[in-house]
Amino acid sequence: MAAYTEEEIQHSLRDVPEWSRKDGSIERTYTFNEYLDGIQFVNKLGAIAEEKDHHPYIGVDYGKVTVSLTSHDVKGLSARDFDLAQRYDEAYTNLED
Ligand SMILES: C[C@H](O)[C@H](O)[C@H]1CNC2=NC(N)=NC(=O)C2=N1
Repeated sequence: MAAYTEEEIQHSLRDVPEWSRKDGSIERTYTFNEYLDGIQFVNKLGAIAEEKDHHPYIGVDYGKVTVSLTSHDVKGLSARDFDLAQRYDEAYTNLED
């Protein structure tokens, strides 16, 4: 899978408006009322990463989980990053279920 062009990146970012471009990555911080709620969410992110065979950088702070996505194999952003970003946003939206 090839790295996305600038045009493809700009187009794909519209589908994940909460995510920001950070150099060769995209990033989003999810917020939580409790530290352990964030940790539980990290476990979900990990399970989805294994399912998709695409793995994020994850940073955990009090009430915050920051996710950064890039495609190491193509040294840039690819469809896999944007697919995973959408899955993660869905998982966050559905947390109450
Ligand atoms: C063999 C396996 O598909 C690769 O090593 C995968 C695993 N997860 C990965 N995750 C990310 N973010 N980038 C990769 O290039 C990558 N490669």
